[in-house]
Amino acid sequence: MSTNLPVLVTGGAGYIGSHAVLALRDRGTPVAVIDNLSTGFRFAIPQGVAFYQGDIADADLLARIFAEQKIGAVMHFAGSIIVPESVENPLKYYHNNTAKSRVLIEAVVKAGVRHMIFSSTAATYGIPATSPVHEDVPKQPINPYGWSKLMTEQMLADTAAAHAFNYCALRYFNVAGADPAGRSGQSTAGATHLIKVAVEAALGKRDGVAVFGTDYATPDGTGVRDYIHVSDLAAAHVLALDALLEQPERSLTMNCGYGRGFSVLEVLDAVDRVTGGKLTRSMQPRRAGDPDSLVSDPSRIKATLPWVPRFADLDVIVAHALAWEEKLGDLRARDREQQRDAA
Ligand SMILES: NC(=O)c1ccc[n+]([C@@H]2O[C@H](COP(=O)([O-])OP(=O)(O)OC[C@H]3O[C@@H](n4cnc5c(N)ncnc54)[C@H](O)[C@@H]3O)[C@@H](O)[C@H]2O)c1
Ligand SMILES: O=c1ccn([C@@H]2O[C@H](COP(=O)(O)OP(=O)(O)O[C@H]3O[C@H](CO)[C@@H](O)[C@H](O)[C@H]3O)[C@@H](O)[C@H]2O)c(=O)[nH]1
Repeated sequence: MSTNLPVLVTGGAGYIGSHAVLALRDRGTPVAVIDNLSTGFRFAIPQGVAFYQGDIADADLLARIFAEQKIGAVMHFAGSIIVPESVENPLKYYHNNTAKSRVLIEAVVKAGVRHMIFSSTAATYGIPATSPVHEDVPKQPINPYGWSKLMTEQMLADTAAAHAFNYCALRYFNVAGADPAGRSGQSTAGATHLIKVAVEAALGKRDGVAVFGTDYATPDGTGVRDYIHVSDLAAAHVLALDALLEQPERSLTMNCGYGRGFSVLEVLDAVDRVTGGKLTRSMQPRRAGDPDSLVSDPSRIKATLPWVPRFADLDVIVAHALAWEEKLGDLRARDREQQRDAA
Protein backbone atom coordinates (compact mmCIF):
# COMPACT_ATOMS: atom_id res chain seq x y z
CA MET A 1 0.00 0.00 0.00
CA SER A 2 1.28 3.48 -0.72
CA THR A 3 -0.31 6.74 0.21
CA ASN A 4 -0.81 10.19 -1.10
CA LEU A 5 -1.56 11.46 2.36
CA PRO A 6 0.36 14.76 2.62
CA VAL A 7 3.48 14.47 4.78
CA LEU A 8 5.14 17.17 6.87
CA VAL A 9 8.92 16.77 6.93
CA THR A 10 10.58 18.52 9.87
CA GLY A 11 14.22 19.35 9.13
CA GLY A 12 13.54 18.94 5.41
CA ALA A 13 16.22 21.52 4.53
CA GLY A 14 18.86 19.32 6.15
CA TYR A 15 20.94 16.45 4.83
CA ILE A 16 18.75 13.40 5.43
CA GLY A 17 15.39 15.24 5.49
CA SER A 18 16.00 16.70 2.02
CA HIS A 19 16.53 13.18 0.65
CA ALA A 20 13.26 12.05 2.25
CA VAL A 21 11.52 14.99 0.57
CA LEU A 22 12.90 13.79 -2.78
CA ALA A 23 11.84 10.18 -2.12
CA LEU A 24 8.31 11.25 -1.21
CA ARG A 25 8.03 13.57 -4.21
CA ASP A 26 9.42 10.93 -6.56
CA ARG A 27 6.46 8.72 -5.78
CA GLY A 28 3.91 11.54 -5.91
CA THR A 29 3.26 12.14 -2.21
CA PRO A 30 2.47 15.80 -1.38
CA VAL A 31 5.14 17.22 0.95
CA ALA A 32 5.51 20.26 3.19
CA VAL A 33 8.66 21.22 5.10
CA ILE A 34 9.20 23.02 8.39
CA ASP A 35 12.79 24.01 9.10
CA ASN A 36 14.38 26.85 11.05
CA LEU A 37 17.46 26.75 8.77
CA SER A 38 19.77 26.56 11.80
CA THR A 39 21.89 23.99 9.93
CA GLY A 40 19.79 23.43 6.82
CA PHE A 41 19.76 25.23 3.48
CA ARG A 42 16.94 26.77 1.52
CA PHE A 43 18.44 25.39 -1.72
CA ALA A 44 17.93 21.84 -0.42
CA ILE A 45 14.14 22.18 -0.71
CA PRO A 46 12.88 21.48 -4.23
CA GLN A 47 10.72 23.98 -6.08
CA GLY A 48 7.04 23.42 -5.48
CA VAL A 49 7.38 22.08 -1.93
CA ALA A 50 5.47 24.19 0.64
CA PHE A 51 8.16 25.57 2.93
CA TYR A 52 7.54 27.04 6.37
CA GLN A 53 10.60 28.66 7.91
CA GLY A 54 10.05 28.16 11.61
CA ASP A 55 10.68 26.10 14.69
CA ILE A 56 9.16 22.76 15.62
CA ALA A 57 8.42 24.24 19.05
CA ASP A 58 6.04 26.79 17.51
CA ALA A 59 2.75 25.02 18.25
CA ASP A 60 0.63 27.69 16.53
CA LEU A 61 2.64 27.40 13.33
CA LEU A 62 2.38 23.60 13.45
CA ALA A 63 -1.41 23.77 13.88
CA ARG A 64 -1.60 26.09 10.88
CA ILE A 65 0.55 23.82 8.70
CA PHE A 66 -1.43 20.70 9.65
CA ALA A 67 -4.67 22.44 8.66
CA GLU A 68 -3.40 24.23 5.54
CA GLN A 69 -1.63 21.21 4.10
CA LYS A 70 -4.11 18.55 5.37
CA ILE A 71 -1.15 16.69 6.86
CA GLY A 72 -1.68 12.98 7.53
CA ALA A 73 1.79 12.01 8.76
CA VAL A 74 5.00 13.58 10.01
CA MET A 75 8.59 12.59 9.29
CA HIS A 76 10.61 14.14 12.09
CA PHE A 77 14.25 14.85 11.21
CA ALA A 78 14.74 18.27 12.84
CA GLY A 79 17.31 18.22 15.61
CA SER A 80 20.87 18.82 16.73
CA ILE A 81 23.27 16.09 15.71
CA ILE A 82 26.84 16.68 16.90
CA VAL A 83 27.85 14.17 19.55
CA PRO A 84 30.84 16.08 21.10
CA GLU A 85 28.74 19.27 21.22
CA SER A 86 26.09 17.35 23.17
CA VAL A 87 28.71 16.48 25.78
CA GLU A 88 29.76 20.14 26.13
CA ASN A 89 26.24 21.56 25.96
CA PRO A 90 23.81 18.82 27.04
CA LEU A 91 20.91 21.16 27.74
CA LYS A 92 20.93 22.32 24.12
CA TYR A 93 20.31 18.69 23.12
CA TYR A 94 17.63 18.02 25.73
CA HIS A 95 15.96 21.25 24.59
CA ASN A 96 16.17 20.98 20.81
CA ASN A 97 15.87 17.19 20.52
CA THR A 98 13.75 16.17 23.49
CA ALA A 99 11.71 19.14 24.76
CA LYS A 100 10.91 20.44 21.28
CA SER A 101 9.98 16.95 20.08
CA ARG A 102 7.51 16.87 22.98
CA VAL A 103 5.87 20.05 21.65
CA LEU A 104 5.74 18.56 18.16
CA ILE A 105 4.23 15.26 19.36
CA GLU A 106 1.63 17.16 21.37
CA ALA A 107 0.68 19.26 18.32
CA VAL A 108 0.48 16.08 16.22
CA VAL A 109 -1.91 14.41 18.69
CA LYS A 110 -3.97 17.58 19.07
CA ALA A 111 -4.40 17.91 15.31
CA GLY A 112 -5.39 14.24 14.95
CA VAL A 113 -2.34 13.40 12.82
CA ARG A 114 -1.91 9.68 13.35
CA HIS A 115 1.52 8.67 12.13
CA MET A 116 5.10 9.72 12.76
CA ILE A 117 8.48 8.51 11.59
CA PHE A 118 11.30 9.54 13.90
CA SER A 119 15.04 9.89 13.22
CA SER A 120 16.68 7.94 15.99
CA THR A 121 20.24 6.77 16.10
CA ALA A 122 22.66 3.95 16.82
CA ALA A 123 23.97 6.31 19.53
CA THR A 124 21.05 5.04 21.68
CA TYR A 125 23.01 1.78 22.12
CA GLY A 126 26.13 3.35 23.63
CA ILE A 127 28.90 0.75 23.59
CA PRO A 128 26.96 -2.37 22.64
CA ALA A 129 27.86 -5.65 24.28
CA THR A 130 27.33 -7.48 20.99
CA SER A 131 27.95 -6.66 17.36
CA PRO A 132 26.01 -6.72 15.08
CA VAL A 133 23.55 -4.87 17.30
CA HIS A 134 19.97 -6.07 17.61
CA GLU A 135 17.24 -3.56 18.50
CA ASP A 136 16.39 -5.29 21.79
CA VAL A 137 19.81 -5.14 23.45
CA PRO A 138 19.89 -2.94 26.57
CA LYS A 139 20.25 0.73 25.68
CA GLN A 140 22.91 2.66 27.58
CA PRO A 141 23.82 5.81 25.62
CA ILE A 142 27.24 7.26 26.38
CA ASN A 143 26.42 10.86 25.45
CA PRO A 144 23.54 13.34 25.85
CA TYR A 145 22.79 13.15 22.11
CA GLY A 146 21.97 9.45 22.41
CA TRP A 147 19.91 10.04 25.57
CA SER A 148 18.01 12.93 23.97
CA LYS A 149 16.91 10.57 21.19
CA LEU A 150 16.15 7.62 23.48
CA MET A 151 13.96 9.89 25.60
CA THR A 152 12.04 10.91 22.49
CA GLU A 153 11.56 7.25 21.56
CA GLN A 154 10.06 6.74 25.03
CA MET A 155 7.69 9.71 24.58
CA LEU A 156 6.55 8.24 21.29
CA ALA A 157 5.95 4.80 22.84
CA ASP A 158 3.92 6.26 25.67
CA THR A 159 1.96 8.50 23.29
CA ALA A 160 1.15 5.56 21.00
CA ALA A 161 -0.14 3.62 24.02
CA ALA A 162 -2.46 6.46 25.02
CA HIS A 163 -3.71 7.92 21.72
CA ALA A 164 -4.83 6.95 18.22
CA PHE A 165 -1.31 7.27 16.93
CA ASN A 166 1.50 5.00 15.76
CA TYR A 167 5.15 5.67 15.05
CA CYS A 168 8.30 4.20 13.62
CA ALA A 169 11.65 5.01 15.24
CA LEU A 170 14.45 4.36 12.77
CA ARG A 171 17.86 3.99 14.39
CA TYR A 172 20.29 5.10 11.74
CA PHE A 173 23.83 3.84 11.68
CA ASN A 174 26.37 5.98 9.76
CA VAL A 175 24.63 7.92 7.02
CA ALA A 176 26.70 8.92 3.99
CA GLY A 177 26.56 9.50 0.24
CA ALA A 178 24.24 11.74 -1.74
CA ASP A 179 21.32 11.63 -4.14
CA PRO A 180 22.57 9.68 -7.21
CA ALA A 181 20.94 12.27 -9.49
CA GLY A 182 22.86 15.07 -7.76
CA ARG A 183 19.77 16.85 -6.40
CA SER A 184 20.94 16.90 -2.77
CA GLY A 185 23.77 15.85 -0.49
CA GLN A 186 25.46 16.75 2.77
CA SER A 187 26.03 20.49 2.73
CA THR A 188 26.82 21.11 6.41
CA ALA A 189 29.75 23.46 6.93
CA GLY A 190 32.44 22.07 9.26
CA ALA A 191 30.99 18.55 9.21
CA THR A 192 32.82 15.92 11.25
CA HIS A 193 31.55 12.75 9.54
CA LEU A 194 34.35 10.57 8.17
CA ILE A 195 33.24 10.22 4.53
CA LYS A 196 32.34 13.90 4.27
CA VAL A 197 35.70 14.90 5.77
CA ALA A 198 37.54 12.50 3.46
CA VAL A 199 35.92 13.75 0.24
CA GLU A 200 36.59 17.36 1.32
CA ALA A 201 40.24 16.39 1.75
CA ALA A 202 40.27 14.62 -1.62
CA LEU A 203 39.11 17.88 -3.23
CA GLY A 204 41.77 19.93 -1.44
CA LYS A 205 39.34 21.60 0.97
CA ARG A 206 41.34 20.08 3.86
CA ASP A 207 44.98 19.13 4.18
CA GLY A 208 44.29 15.51 5.05
CA VAL A 209 42.32 13.19 7.29
CA ALA A 210 42.97 12.44 10.95
CA VAL A 211 42.52 8.78 11.87
CA PHE A 212 41.15 8.84 15.40
CA GLY A 213 42.53 5.78 17.17
CA THR A 214 44.60 2.88 15.86
CA ASP A 215 44.37 0.58 18.88
CA TYR A 216 40.74 -0.49 18.76
CA ALA A 217 39.76 -4.13 19.05
CA THR A 218 39.16 -4.36 15.29
CA PRO A 219 41.11 -6.15 12.53
CA ASP A 220 43.23 -3.10 11.60
CA GLY A 221 42.91 -1.23 14.91
CA THR A 222 40.69 1.59 13.55
CA GLY A 223 36.99 2.16 14.30
CA VAL A 224 34.47 0.08 12.39
CA ARG A 225 31.08 1.47 11.30
CA ASP A 226 28.11 0.44 9.17
CA TYR A 227 27.79 3.10 6.45
CA ILE A 228 24.34 3.42 4.86
CA HIS A 229 23.61 5.39 1.70
CA VAL A 230 21.28 8.31 2.40
CA SER A 231 18.98 7.44 -0.53
CA ASP A 232 18.51 3.86 0.74
CA LEU A 233 17.71 5.39 4.13
CA ALA A 234 15.17 7.79 2.57
CA ALA A 235 13.54 4.83 0.78
CA ALA A 236 13.24 3.02 4.12
CA HIS A 237 11.31 6.01 5.51
CA VAL A 238 8.77 5.90 2.71
CA LEU A 239 8.26 2.15 3.20
CA ALA A 240 8.02 2.59 6.97
CA LEU A 241 5.25 5.12 6.43
CA ASP A 242 3.33 2.59 4.33
CA ALA A 243 3.77 0.02 7.12
CA LEU A 244 2.34 2.46 9.69
CA LEU A 245 -0.68 3.08 7.50
CA GLU A 246 -1.24 -0.61 6.84
CA GLN A 247 -1.26 -1.50 10.52
CA PRO A 248 -2.30 1.58 12.51
CA GLU A 249 -2.22 -0.36 15.78
CA ARG A 250 1.44 -1.27 15.36
CA SER A 251 4.49 0.87 16.10
CA LEU A 252 7.99 -0.08 15.01
CA THR A 253 11.59 0.45 16.06
CA MET A 254 14.17 -0.64 13.52
CA ASN A 255 17.85 -0.39 12.80
CA CYS A 256 18.85 1.18 9.49
CA GLY A 257 22.15 -0.19 8.30
CA TYR A 258 23.42 -2.85 5.91
CA GLY A 259 24.83 -5.18 8.57
CA ARG A 260 28.46 -4.97 7.56
CA GLY A 261 31.23 -2.74 8.84
CA PHE A 262 34.19 -0.89 7.37
CA SER A 263 37.18 0.42 9.28
CA VAL A 264 38.39 4.01 8.99
CA LEU A 265 41.34 2.80 6.90
CA GLU A 266 39.04 0.82 4.60
CA VAL A 267 36.93 3.96 4.05
CA LEU A 268 40.02 6.02 3.22
CA ASP A 269 41.19 3.29 0.82
CA ALA A 270 37.79 3.47 -0.90
CA VAL A 271 38.18 7.25 -1.32
CA ASP A 272 41.62 6.68 -2.86
CA ARG A 273 40.18 4.05 -5.22
CA VAL A 274 37.37 6.35 -6.34
CA THR A 275 39.54 9.43 -6.84
CA GLY A 276 42.70 7.68 -8.01
CA GLY A 277 44.58 9.87 -5.49
CA LYS A 278 46.22 9.28 -2.13
CA LEU A 279 44.81 10.97 0.94
CA THR A 280 47.21 12.24 3.57
CA ARG A 281 46.41 10.30 6.75
CA SER A 282 47.59 11.35 10.20
CA MET A 283 47.30 8.86 13.02
CA GLN A 284 45.78 10.51 16.10
CA PRO A 285 44.65 9.39 19.55
CA ARG A 286 41.13 8.07 20.03
CA ARG A 287 38.24 10.55 19.97
CA ALA A 288 36.32 10.61 23.25
CA GLY A 289 33.28 8.37 23.39
CA ASP A 290 33.85 6.41 20.18
CA PRO A 291 32.94 2.71 20.35
CA ASP A 292 35.28 0.18 18.65
CA SER A 293 32.67 -1.18 16.32
CA LEU A 294 29.06 -0.32 15.56
CA VAL A 295 27.38 -2.57 13.04
CA SER A 296 23.65 -3.09 12.72
CA ASP A 297 21.70 -6.30 12.72
CA PRO A 298 19.30 -5.40 9.87
CA SER A 299 17.17 -8.55 10.14
CA ARG A 300 14.15 -6.74 11.58
CA ILE A 301 13.86 -4.08 8.88
CA LYS A 302 14.38 -6.72 6.19
CA ALA A 303 11.65 -8.92 7.67
CA THR A 304 9.24 -6.00 8.18
CA LEU A 305 9.57 -3.83 5.09
CA PRO A 306 10.02 -4.68 1.40
CA TRP A 307 13.28 -2.75 1.63
CA VAL A 308 15.90 -3.64 -0.96
CA PRO A 309 18.96 -1.40 -0.67
CA ARG A 310 20.20 -0.11 -4.02
CA PHE A 311 23.49 1.47 -3.05
CA ALA A 312 25.05 -0.91 -0.51
CA ASP A 313 28.52 -0.50 -1.93
CA LEU A 314 31.14 1.61 -0.18
CA ASP A 315 32.70 2.85 -3.44
CA VAL A 316 29.29 3.97 -4.72
CA ILE A 317 28.58 5.80 -1.45
CA VAL A 318 31.95 7.55 -1.69
CA ALA A 319 31.48 8.38 -5.40
CA HIS A 320 28.11 10.01 -4.73
CA ALA A 321 29.47 11.96 -1.76
CA LEU A 322 32.35 13.16 -3.90
CA ALA A 323 30.10 14.22 -6.79
CA TRP A 324 27.97 16.29 -4.39
CA GLU A 325 31.04 17.85 -2.76
CA GLU A 326 32.23 19.02 -6.16
CA LYS A 327 28.92 20.77 -6.76
CA LEU A 328 28.55 22.26 -3.32
CA GLY A 329 30.74 25.37 -3.32
CA ASP A 330 28.56 27.27 -5.78
CA LEU A 331 25.31 26.26 -4.09
CA ARG A 332 26.41 27.47 -0.66
CA ALA A 333 27.55 30.80 -2.08
CA ARG A 334 24.18 31.27 -3.81
CA ASP A 335 22.34 30.36 -0.60
CA ARG A 336 24.26 33.01 1.38
CA GLU A 337 23.28 35.59 -1.25
CA GLN A 338 19.61 34.56 -1.03
CA GLN A 339 19.71 34.82 2.78
CA ARG A 340 21.25 38.31 2.49
CA ASP A 341 18.60 39.40 -0.01
CA ALA A 342 15.79 38.04 2.18
CA ALA A 343 17.12 39.85 5.31
N1 LIG B 1 23.76 12.22 9.91
C1 LIG B 1 23.80 11.06 10.58
O1 LIG B 1 24.74 10.24 10.40
C2 LIG B 1 22.70 10.71 11.54
C3 LIG B 1 22.76 9.49 12.21
C4 LIG B 1 21.73 9.16 13.09
C5 LIG B 1 20.65 10.00 13.27
N2 LIG B 1 20.60 11.19 12.61
C6 LIG B 1 19.43 12.05 12.83
O2 LIG B 1 18.84 12.40 11.58
C7 LIG B 1 18.24 13.69 11.65
C8 LIG B 1 18.71 14.54 10.48
O3 LIG B 1 20.12 14.66 10.56
P1 LIG B 1 20.97 15.37 9.40
O4 LIG B 1 22.26 14.65 9.30
O5 LIG B 1 20.13 15.53 8.20
O6 LIG B 1 21.25 16.78 10.07
P2 LIG B 1 21.07 18.26 9.49
O7 LIG B 1 21.67 19.17 10.50
O8 LIG B 1 21.56 18.34 8.08
O9 LIG B 1 19.49 18.42 9.47
C9 LIG B 1 18.73 18.84 10.57
C10 LIG B 1 17.72 19.88 10.06
O10 LIG B 1 16.84 20.26 11.12
C11 LIG B 1 16.72 21.68 11.17
N3 LIG B 1 16.40 22.00 12.58
C12 LIG B 1 17.16 21.77 13.68
N4 LIG B 1 16.49 22.15 14.80
C13 LIG B 1 15.27 22.61 14.38
C14 LIG B 1 14.14 23.13 15.06
N5 LIG B 1 14.12 23.24 16.40
N6 LIG B 1 13.06 23.52 14.34
C15 LIG B 1 13.06 23.43 12.97
N7 LIG B 1 14.11 22.93 12.28
C16 LIG B 1 15.21 22.53 12.97
C17 LIG B 1 18.06 22.19 10.69
O11 LIG B 1 18.00 23.51 10.18
C18 LIG B 1 18.40 21.17 9.59
O12 LIG B 1 17.86 21.55 8.34
C19 LIG B 1 18.62 14.27 13.02
O13 LIG B 1 17.51 14.13 13.89
C20 LIG B 1 19.76 13.38 13.47
O14 LIG B 1 19.84 13.28 14.87
C21 LIG B 1 21.59 11.57 11.75
O1 LIG C 1 37.92 12.83 10.72
C1 LIG C 1 37.55 11.74 11.18
C2 LIG C 1 36.19 11.49 11.46
C3 LIG C 1 35.85 10.26 11.99
N1 LIG C 1 36.80 9.30 12.22
C4 LIG C 1 36.39 7.97 12.73
O2 LIG C 1 35.46 7.45 11.80
C5 LIG C 1 34.46 6.69 12.46
C6 LIG C 1 33.09 7.29 12.12
O3 LIG C 1 33.00 8.58 12.70
P1 LIG C 1 31.87 9.67 12.29
O4 LIG C 1 31.75 9.70 10.81
O5 LIG C 1 32.20 10.93 12.99
O6 LIG C 1 30.53 9.02 12.84
P2 LIG C 1 30.15 8.48 14.30
O7 LIG C 1 30.93 9.14 15.37
O8 LIG C 1 30.20 6.97 14.23
O9 LIG C 1 28.64 8.99 14.45
C7 LIG C 1 27.70 9.00 13.36
O10 LIG C 1 26.94 7.82 13.36
C8 LIG C 1 26.13 7.64 14.51
C9 LIG C 1 25.39 6.34 14.35
O11 LIG C 1 26.29 5.27 14.23
C10 LIG C 1 25.15 8.79 14.63
O12 LIG C 1 24.40 8.62 15.80
C11 LIG C 1 25.89 10.11 14.70
O13 LIG C 1 24.94 11.17 14.70
C12 LIG C 1 26.79 10.22 13.50
O14 LIG C 1 27.57 11.40 13.62
C13 LIG C 1 34.80 6.73 13.95
O15 LIG C 1 35.57 5.60 14.25
C14 LIG C 1 35.67 8.00 14.06
O16 LIG C 1 36.59 7.96 15.13
C15 LIG C 1 38.14 9.54 11.96
O17 LIG C 1 38.98 8.68 12.18
N2 LIG C 1 38.47 10.76 11.44
